[in-house]
Amino acid sequence: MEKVKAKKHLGQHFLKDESIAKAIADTLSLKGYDEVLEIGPGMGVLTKYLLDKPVNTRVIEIDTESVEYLGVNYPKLKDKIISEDFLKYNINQVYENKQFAIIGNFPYNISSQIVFRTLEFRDQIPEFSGMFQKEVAERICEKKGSKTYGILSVLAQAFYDTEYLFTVSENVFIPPPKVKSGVMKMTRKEDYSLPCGEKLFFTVVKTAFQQRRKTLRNSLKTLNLSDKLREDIIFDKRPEQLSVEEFIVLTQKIEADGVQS
Ligand SMILES: C[S@@+](CC[C@H](N)C(=O)[O-])C[C@H]1O[C@@H](n2cnc3c(N)ncnc32)[C@H](O)[C@@H]1O
Repeated sequence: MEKVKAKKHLGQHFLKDESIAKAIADTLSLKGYDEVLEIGPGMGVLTKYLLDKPVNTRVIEIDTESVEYLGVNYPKLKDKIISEDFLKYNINQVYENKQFAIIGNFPYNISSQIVFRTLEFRDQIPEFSGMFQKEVAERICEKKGSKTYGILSVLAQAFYDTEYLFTVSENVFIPPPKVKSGVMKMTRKEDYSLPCGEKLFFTVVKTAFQQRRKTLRNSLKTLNLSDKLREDIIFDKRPEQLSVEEFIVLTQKIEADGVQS
């Protein structure tokens, strides 16, 4: 069968360097789960290495041409190809109450949404690793004080330990993307329950970073905080100056002030 033609609107940049595909597959610890879901397998360059591992590998792919290609070229994937949009698919159709890892050379146009969806299903996802646009991979792993530290960093790191692993040149893809790529890994924390209201925590983080140059006293005005609470020195800070733990403390203070969500 002919190779799949790259479709820009699906973020298709096919990896041609086998050693990088293998290195990405090897980022998985294979501990605490025996199921792996690859998002966006394309023509299967990474899938091939996953199929060698002692886990049950499934793939989810939006592009029907790629799905057809995989079906013809990877008999081992029989009945394990989910021909769906990862962002819309209810993964419990396959993984009800099961633990599984996510891996991929992810489509860059929906990278943040992939991370947010993973956070939504975090009770079932102990490990997540793969390739993003370099900036996004860095952002997920960034600590406070950096310009790229933001919503994605705080929310991912509230539940996962994140690690930037290595950078990948644009020349190892067909067609080459305009930017470099980065491989990162997230490992769910042993205790990943939040000691504050989760909905409020998400609201506080998102609202604070929407106006990242302002102090929290100004950016969090819309949460109708009491004047007394607003005198707290934590509100003198800007969001990039707060660690994940400090965002949790901030949420606890807001909760104690009577704001529910
Ligand atoms: C960067 S390419 C990587 C392809 C292949 N894994 C490789 O390394 O060569 C991203 C893949 O994600 C697929 N994709 C894009 N959006 C998707 C979605 N919402 N759900 C599932 N797959 C998607 C694309 O069709 C494409 O195959």
